Amino acid sequence: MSAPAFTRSATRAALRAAAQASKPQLRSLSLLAARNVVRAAAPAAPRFAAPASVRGYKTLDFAGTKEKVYSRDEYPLEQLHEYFKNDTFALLGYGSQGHGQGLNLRDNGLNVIVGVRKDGESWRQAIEDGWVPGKNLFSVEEAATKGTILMNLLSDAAQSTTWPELSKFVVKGKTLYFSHGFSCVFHKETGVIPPKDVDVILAAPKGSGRTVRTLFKEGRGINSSVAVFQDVTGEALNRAVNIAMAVGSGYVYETTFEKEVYSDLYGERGVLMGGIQGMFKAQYEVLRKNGHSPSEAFNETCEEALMSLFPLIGEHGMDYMYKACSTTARRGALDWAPEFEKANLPVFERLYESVRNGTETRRALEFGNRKDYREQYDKETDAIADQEMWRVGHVVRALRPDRAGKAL
Ligand SMILES: NC(=O)C1=CN([C@@H]2O[C@H](COP(=O)(O)OP(=O)(O)OC[C@H]3O[C@@H](n4cnc5c(N)ncnc54)[C@H](OP(=O)(O)O)[C@@H]3O)[C@@H](O)[C@H]2O)C=CC1
Ligand SMILES: CC[C@](O)(C(C)=O)C(=O)O
Ligand SMILES: [Mg+2]
Ligand SMILES: [Mg+2]
Repeated sequence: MSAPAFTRSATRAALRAAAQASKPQLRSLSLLAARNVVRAAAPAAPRFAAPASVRGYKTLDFAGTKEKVYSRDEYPLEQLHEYFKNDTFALLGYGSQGHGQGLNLRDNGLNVIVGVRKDGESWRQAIEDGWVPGKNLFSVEEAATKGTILMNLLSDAAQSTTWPELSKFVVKGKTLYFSHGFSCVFHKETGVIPPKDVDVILAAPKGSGRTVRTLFKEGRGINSSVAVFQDVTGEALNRAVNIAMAVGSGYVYETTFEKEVYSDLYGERGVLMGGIQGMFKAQYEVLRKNGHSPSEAFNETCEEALMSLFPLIGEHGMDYMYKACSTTARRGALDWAPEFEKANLPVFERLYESVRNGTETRRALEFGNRKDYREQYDKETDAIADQEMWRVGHVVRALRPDRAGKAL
């Protein structure tokens, strides 16, 4: 069911007014108002269809496909405290997600402990973040013994190598939680096969753990996916949604373990990371070969994209970004977009297949299990930082109005 015509036009009018508001504060206030119209336009959630305990979702129409979306305002903190009053969250691993989810759980006043390798990089980092050895910072094994919700946030490669040991702690009555479908879906490659008598769920923030934390501190929340791999208690989905809220999500979408891991591995190799890096580099190189200065090549490739045009797409959509650019730009970009689509389509097809058939998983496991994987990654990312384009970027960023050359 789509929104009734009068609410659709009210939504459009509100969004137009928001986009046209001159002052930034006014613009964000109007945008909030516009979002409320969108909310009001959403059809009422068919609560009868869900278990009594799984509440707080709206069924929204995504271009003709109806999907459930759970929102944080339906999961107040007092309710989360009540829900988790008998639980101990054992956060196993303290990388980007461990840091973000762990600190959010702690700030939410929930009972959370961290389990990492003693004296490793994560142990040091956890102490820096205020976790105290023997009080709420333990070895992986100790934390897994104490926890009722075992949050496996070790690297995907480590989830596989530690499973023979860790699985001993995954016993009836505990919940096994991941932030990725990786280990369970690719069980042939990872060896991770959970015992049949525990709930196995995921809540996967759709963004970096750093953003999970910064959005939470700003009083907002990240979008996350939830899924159930095994439901022995009948409570698995509800538990996943509640955990997603507790770790700092704003809106939560349902998926499956398989769909989560396929889309995630595909997206990060594609547009989100690998694709954009390759596209920036190719455009920059052609500009440089044709005699453009480094600053011009960088500004016309990265800085304008990141500081001006991409935020417009993010706030209001691709069509809005087009309308905010010149008629000349619009003509050329509209003509060239299908060329880029055609050139990229076979690459994306090949990438999806490489994800689906496990090639990407095997590569991640093989690389992530090398003893020196951190140094190897550092070498490769340092090499990116050392490319002319990103050395130029360092100088350009320092000249942004909010930094005024401070880093030079
Ligand atoms: N990064 C992100 O923002 C996102 C990650 N995810 C998922 O969340 C999970 C965690 O990812 P992320 O937070 O990035 O962490 P990382 O992939 O960076 O893994 C880091 C953690 O794994 C530990 N680790 C690595 N090897 C071993 C080992 N052999 N034995 C014991 N511990 C080991 C590290 O401990 P030590 O310091 O001691 O080496 C560290 O605590 C993954 O499933 C990932 O796919 C999901 C959404 C986004
Ligand atoms: C895009 C990379 C990511 O999938 C993420 C931050 O969502 C990851 O695995 O880190
Ligand atoms: Mg990922
Ligand atoms: Mg991701």
